[in-house]
Formats: sequence, structure tokens, C-alpha cells
Amino acid sequence: MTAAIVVDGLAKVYRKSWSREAVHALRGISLTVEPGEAFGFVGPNGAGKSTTIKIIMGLLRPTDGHVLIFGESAVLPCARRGVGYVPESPYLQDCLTPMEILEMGLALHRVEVGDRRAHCMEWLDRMALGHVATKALRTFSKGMVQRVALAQALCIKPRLLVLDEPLSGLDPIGRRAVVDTLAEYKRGGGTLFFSSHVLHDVERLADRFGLVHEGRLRAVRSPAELTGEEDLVLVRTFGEIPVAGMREDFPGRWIGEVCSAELWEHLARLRESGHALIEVRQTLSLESAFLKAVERQ
Ligand SMILES: Nc1ncnc2c1ncn2[C@@H]1O[C@H](COP(=O)(O)OP(=O)(O)OP(=O)(O)O)[C@@H](O)[C@H]1O
Repeated sequence: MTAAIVVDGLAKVYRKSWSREAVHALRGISLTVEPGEAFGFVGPNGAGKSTTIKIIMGLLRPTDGHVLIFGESAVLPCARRGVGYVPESPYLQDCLTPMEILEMGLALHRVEVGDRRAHCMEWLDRMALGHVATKALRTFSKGMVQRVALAQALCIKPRLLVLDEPLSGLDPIGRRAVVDTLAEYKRGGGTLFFSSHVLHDVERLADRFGLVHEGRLRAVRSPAELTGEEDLVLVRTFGEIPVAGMREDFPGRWIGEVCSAELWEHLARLRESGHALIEVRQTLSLESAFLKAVERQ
């Protein structure tokens, strides 16, 4: 079967025109995403996520390497037909309405649907935008614009969705709605490639995670491999006295990760020291897996 995305030996050097300084944003990234797979591309700010995504979408030329989308070179416009894309900060014409933007998406991707407006309305409703379907975007908040862009990407019945930080700018309710919609797209056999630096938001979406740092892919893991590697519980508290295993996050607020086997003992120590619990939750420890992968290299 043809892979949905093949990224082969991607390198990108940005050169600033006013100086000879070069930024090595990508230093040889290779990965493959299979049809029906959800691949999370995670890493800290400046790791090279957006650069990779722009090259996949044919918006930037790599310095070296190449990308194939369903077997066709990403530089060919036909490779991007049926590919839903939402950039990190979507720029949509603010004189247009959400309905016009979705209809334009259908036309550009040459998607045939029975009743165009009803189809677009369905997606706008799912993104809680039905009530503003015919209002110009200029009055919309950042989160609303983000949801219009997501509705446009989804309404074209994409064979592949490429999303750069899909949850940025969304409030907790918007984040939940988008994660649920993407999970449903994935359950229906959709292929998804997304970037994020907010790991716990996206843990349940990806079949595999690529951990990227300083332009290099440091590790590729499935959630099962990550949970097998670690069995950690995140604990956050209010308190005045330092407790072993906890570090001060903000004045008077503490955070720590403990093995689940040691959790009760740790909670007892916190209680004795007068700490009040804010949160105790299982983590898939993507964050620590990421840090370890970086430390190892
Ligand atoms: N147009 C550009 N010109 C020069 N340097 C750039 C340009 N775009 C990105 N960079 C640099 O390339 C590196 C990778 O940037 P990129 O935007 O791909 O990272 P990212 O992982 O998407 O970060 P973030 O999570 O902050 O969006 C950074 O050092 C960034 O400063």
C-alpha cells in the first residue's frame, strides 16, 4: 500500500538576507505515515515542526531531501488535492463568512456533495459556529477563526489531515470538541499528521509520536511503548514546606512525578507536610519520554 506521507532526509537552512547567519531548522528528518494512521509530531518551540509541515504542504522548498504524499511529490499541486491543512495561525480573509470559506474549500478541492450548504452547515454546527455561519470573520475571536479553519479542512472529506498545533488558541471546551472530532475522523479511517507541544492534550489522538528536537527526530514511539517505559503519576499541590520528589512550580504550588507503586506513600508525606492536593493524574509520560530521548543524545 502507498504510504500517506514519506518524509525522506529533510533538511532546511534558513538564511537571513541581511546577514550571513544560517539557521539549521531541519537536520535530516525521515519518517513514514501509513494510511489510516494518526502521527503526532511533538517537540518544544523552535524544534522544526512548522518547517516540516510547510514542506509537506509544498509551501516551502527543503534545502535537501523530499516529501511524497500518497506517492506524489509534495511540490506538485495535485498531491495536495483532498489534503485538509490548518496552519499554526490560519489567515482567512476577514470579509468572508464561514459559509463562504467552507464552500470555497469544496470548490478548490473539487469535492462533490449533494447539498453544498447543508454539508457546510453540518460542519459549522459541529464546530459550534452554526449561529455565525453568515457573519463576516472580522468580528471573530482567534479561537473562532481556528475552528472555521478546522471546519474547512474537515468538510472537504480529506484523505489526509495536516494540522499545525490544532489546539492552539482554543479554550478547554473548544479543545475537547476538536479532539473529539479528530478522534472520530481517525475512527472512520482518516489519516492524520499533527504537531503539538501540549502533549497531554493530544495523547489520545496519535498511534505514534515522533519526538523532534533541534531539527532532528529523536525517537518515534507508540503510546503503548511509552506507558511500558514509565508508570508515572503526576501530583500537583499547594503547600509551604518542600517535600522530597516535589519541585516548586510557582510560589506555594508544587509539582512532581512519582511511580504509581510509591503514590500512597508520597501522598501521606504530602499530607504530613500540610500540602493540599490540586491534581493527581496518570500520565502517559510523553513529556518525560521526550526529555529522556533528548538527554540520551
Ligand atoms: N522564515 C524563517 N527565517 C529564519 N528562521 C526561521 C524561519 N522560520 C523558522 N525559523 C527558525 O527555524 C527553527 C524552527 O522553527 P519552526 O517554526 O519550524 O519550529 P516549531 O517547532 O514549529 O516551533 P513552535 O512550536 O514555536 O511553532 C527556529 O529556530 C526558528 O527560529
